[in-house]
Amino acid sequence: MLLKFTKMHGLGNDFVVVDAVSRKVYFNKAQIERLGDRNRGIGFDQLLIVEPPSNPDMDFRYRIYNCDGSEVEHCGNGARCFAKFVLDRELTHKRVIDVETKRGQIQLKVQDDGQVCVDMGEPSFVPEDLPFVAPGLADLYPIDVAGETYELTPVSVGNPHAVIRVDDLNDDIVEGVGPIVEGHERFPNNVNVGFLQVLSADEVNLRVYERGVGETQACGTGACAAVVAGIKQGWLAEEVLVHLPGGDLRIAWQGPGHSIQMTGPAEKVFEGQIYL
Ligand SMILES: N[C@H](CCC[C@H](N)C(=O)O)C(=O)O
Repeated sequence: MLLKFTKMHGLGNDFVVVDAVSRKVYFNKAQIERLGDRNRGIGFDQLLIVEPPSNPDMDFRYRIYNCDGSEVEHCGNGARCFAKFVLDRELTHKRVIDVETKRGQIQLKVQDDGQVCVDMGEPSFVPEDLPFVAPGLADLYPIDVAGETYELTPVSVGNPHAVIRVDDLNDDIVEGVGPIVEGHERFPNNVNVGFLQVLSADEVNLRVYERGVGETQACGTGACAAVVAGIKQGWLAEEVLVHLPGGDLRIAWQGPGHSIQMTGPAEKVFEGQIYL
């Protein structure tokens, strides 16, 4: 089968995006892993498949797969690229787009400057919602990693995140601690691990070791999780500029009962085709 695709990225978090509206497409896990392989395939952090909605009140459905083939609930950078994709391909002319994902419904607003604002839904700090195995509710949860104890804030943004505040955002902690927490037995579905360095109440540095991928240049849901964790812990204000290795995202959250708002860019790199 000849597969047409568009290669895109959000701050260096890169995607292959496929139009399954015009023509139904199905991939098995092995095909996703091969397509995602940076040496033997196209290479991506996530595969995004754009489909017709199952709910007639929505405009689209989109499915998200990590490069290891696992299907996931939410992808912030991917949502922005999704919005650019459906407008570029004239699958819609709307600039406010309602989308079904595995985690539920999200709304995308394409701004005149090309930036996309995404209503990312409301976060949850309840361990069971990730899931995260914990003896009870707490503000911070200690976890042992290779003899060291780290304190994490568990956050569900539809997908699971563990946010760890650090003073020094170095490779040792991201590459040494990230993989162990990502696959830790207390996270039965694994977890995205965010390392948060607070610069001020409205500015942070963040690196994310993503579930099913490894460290990415940016993680939209990770930026949302880090900011709401920081607000919950009293470290951050309601609107925060998040510096990721691939660039900046602006995240806003007014607290419980409100959705998280994420604003950032989406870029198209090239269009291609490949025989599956
Ligand atoms: N690795 C994530 C999915 C992609 C999230 C990230 N690329 C984003 O922009 O939110 C997970 O397994 O939940």
